[in-house]
Amino acid sequence: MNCNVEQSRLSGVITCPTNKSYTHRAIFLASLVNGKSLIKNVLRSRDTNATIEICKSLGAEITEAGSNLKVKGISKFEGEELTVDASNSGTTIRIAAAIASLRDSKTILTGDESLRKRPMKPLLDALEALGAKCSSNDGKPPLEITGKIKGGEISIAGNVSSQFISALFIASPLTEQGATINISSELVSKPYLDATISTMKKFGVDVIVMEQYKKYKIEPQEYKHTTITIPSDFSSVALLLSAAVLVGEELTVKISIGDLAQGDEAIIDILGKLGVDVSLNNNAITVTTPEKLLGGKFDLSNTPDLLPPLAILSLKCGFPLELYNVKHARFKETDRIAILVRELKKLGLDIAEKEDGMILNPPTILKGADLNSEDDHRLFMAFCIAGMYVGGCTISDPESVDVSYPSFVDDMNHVGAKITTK
Ligand SMILES: O=C(O)C1=C[C@@H](OP(=O)(O)O)[C@@H](O)[C@H](O)C1
Ligand SMILES: C=C(OP(=O)(O)O)C(=O)O
Repeated sequence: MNCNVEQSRLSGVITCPTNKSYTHRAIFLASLVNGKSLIKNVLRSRDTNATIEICKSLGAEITEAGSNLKVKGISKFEGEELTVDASNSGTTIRIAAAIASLRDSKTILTGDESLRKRPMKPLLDALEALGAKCSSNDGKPPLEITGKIKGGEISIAGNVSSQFISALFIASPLTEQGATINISSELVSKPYLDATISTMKKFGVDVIVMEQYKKYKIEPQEYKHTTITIPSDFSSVALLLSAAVLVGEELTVKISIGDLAQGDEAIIDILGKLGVDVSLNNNAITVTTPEKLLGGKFDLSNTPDLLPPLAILSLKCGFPLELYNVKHARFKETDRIAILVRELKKLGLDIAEKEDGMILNPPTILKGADLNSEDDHRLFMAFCIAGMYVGGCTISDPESVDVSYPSFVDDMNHVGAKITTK
């Protein structure tokens, strides 16, 4: 499917959906508790539904109560050979693979076409070093994993995805010996590992930091039942604020924040550096935007999901915008660097692609175009917002938004967007 996007001006209030990363973590961790937990303000989306279904297959009992989930954890990690489907979700397959290695029978983990292209090898090697048997399609899903991991000391590279390390952390307390994990190269997406540690803490498990982002120790421990509330998702906030900057008139983004930190909160600081005045009052964010944004150089190593919303802001920049240190964006649902460069050029932008990012020069003439989002939710949303600024665009694959923000098109149209699906 495609949709048409015409020039639009947005005004009104949008409530941002809740956080995908914390929803995944809370469901997985609650599934590892010998007891009942309550997760409030859960994000329901294609990715988080995949996590729910996998946890149920592994033996957790999960029931819905409005926007909350009640989870009774897995009572035994035994049973028959199992096949599970992580759909489009990297977070799901990586954490589920580590949990599968706690079972003494085989688990086959697969996913959609995009997920079957995503790297898994560093995680599989680490699980083997801890005692599992793993096979894969040349380091990619489908995966076959047979446990049980016993624990021990291992090393894993940190430069492809932090999710491998989050996955190992989550499984480690339930091993016989616990684990000492050495991160052997520069860690990307660091705040997501911190998110894993803080969610584990909420479920009563301690991670010992021996050297931050380099060496951690996790003793054998039990997860404890709890109640946890999921905050708004700052990756989605970033997209909504990029819409506010490009096409907002009086647009307010409503959020809820708790005590669970998110790397993508950096969007507020970055917008400030671009010349946008951002205010937060009573959980409502509004922006005041200059005629032309300032441009600048931004290191996105810790915040790869900010790449699409920031790249489209170059449409309104008076100076070059350089986004760097984000090579790991090439290993997401798509190669986001290559596709952003290829598609945004169609709008008239002059962009230099770099191995680890891109330099977007200020536009001279912009024109509408047919943009292919390659079924990547964050690219679809970013291209839609760009389309509202430029006008006369079609964007492919609107159904991709189910992955993280199912009501995106409806929410946008509700505040004045001219997005029609055909
Ligand atoms: O652990 C998580 O919840 C995530 C970690 C990040 O991935 P990488 O660590 O692969 O960069 C991020 O891009 C992804 O959207 C969610
Ligand atoms: C990369 C993403 O998620 P995942 O790795 O879980 O597929 C994302 O949501 O942008």
